Amino acid sequence: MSDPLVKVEHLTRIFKSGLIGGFQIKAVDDVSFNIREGEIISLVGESGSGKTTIGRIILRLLPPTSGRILFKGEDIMKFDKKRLKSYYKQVQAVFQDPFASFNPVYPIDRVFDMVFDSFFPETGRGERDELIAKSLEDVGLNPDEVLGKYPHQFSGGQLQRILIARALLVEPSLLVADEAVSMLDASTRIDILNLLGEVRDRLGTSVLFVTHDLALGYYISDTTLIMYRGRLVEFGDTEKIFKNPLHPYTKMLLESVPDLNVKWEFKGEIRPEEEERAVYEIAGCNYAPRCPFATEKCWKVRPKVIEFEKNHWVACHLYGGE
Ligand SMILES: Nc1ncnc2c1ncn2[C@@H]1O[C@H](COP(=O)(O)OP(=O)(O)OP(=O)(O)O)[C@@H](O)[C@H]1O
Repeated sequence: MSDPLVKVEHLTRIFKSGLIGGFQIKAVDDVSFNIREGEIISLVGESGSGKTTIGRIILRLLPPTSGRILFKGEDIMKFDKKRLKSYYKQVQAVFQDPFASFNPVYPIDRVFDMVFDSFFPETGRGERDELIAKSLEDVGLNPDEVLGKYPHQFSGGQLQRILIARALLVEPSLLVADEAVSMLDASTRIDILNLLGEVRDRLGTSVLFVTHDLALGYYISDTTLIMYRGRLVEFGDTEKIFKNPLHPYTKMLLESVPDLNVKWEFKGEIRPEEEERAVYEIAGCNYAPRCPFATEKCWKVRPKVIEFEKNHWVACHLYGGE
């Protein structure tokens, strides 16, 4: 098997918080995984689990506290300015709020020209126009109906397509899509997910799809990573995780996917902030305070990651791994 495109090795990121940085949050805590070429991988977890932090470190928008990220075997933190520029030709991002990525006073065309100015300044107007038109067509948009117009003339879904078209201009090896469909309505969401799938099939682009929505992760990805409070609790083949969830947190997440036949009922789940913070100080499993199966060992000893079956890993004492 060929080497992975990206190797995330023992990644940890600590943020200082509170008065004069008195409290530390391990937003990402010893996380390791690979992204293979052409793979769509979902990073799933509730708010604050560390997903965006991992995406930002991969995009080199944030340094890790420890651990490293290898891209095609090279440590991305060691890239100099020139190498970093070529890295951004290969690694592109699409974020949650498409409106925030455009300057409302300029026509849409500007976001494409900025890509050319940064990466291919020598490309002339004629060739630029041809490439822009092709990449808009690739995402299902008619260039004549897009170019020359202003951001406010488009819907969120159309703007997100335009941003994907922009990312595709450089034919990236990896697209980091951080909550890229969260602000869209349900049918537009599926259109954009299908588009990401097509991009992978056509260009062989790997996609890191960051989401809090388990169902979207299932729909799009080959591999799923489940995060809880900075740690990977379960990961592997998407089908295996959804058909045979192992970790109590994954099971709880799957059970909490809303069912059309069930009405909402308050179950007293809102926890005080002190309790939230205390989670970061547990020596064992972060999930112990919420886990119905937690034993003394779960509070004291951090569970190791074990391969429960082929391509299906879990970090939970219920499955051994001493
Ligand atoms: N710059 C920062 N300074 C201090 N704490 C931070 C910073 N960025 C993130 N955090 C904290 O790190 C933890 C993980 O945040 P992160 O944004 O990575 O989570 P997430 O899973 O992406 O959440 P969401 O889905 O809400 O975006 C959170 O507790 C967050 O408050």
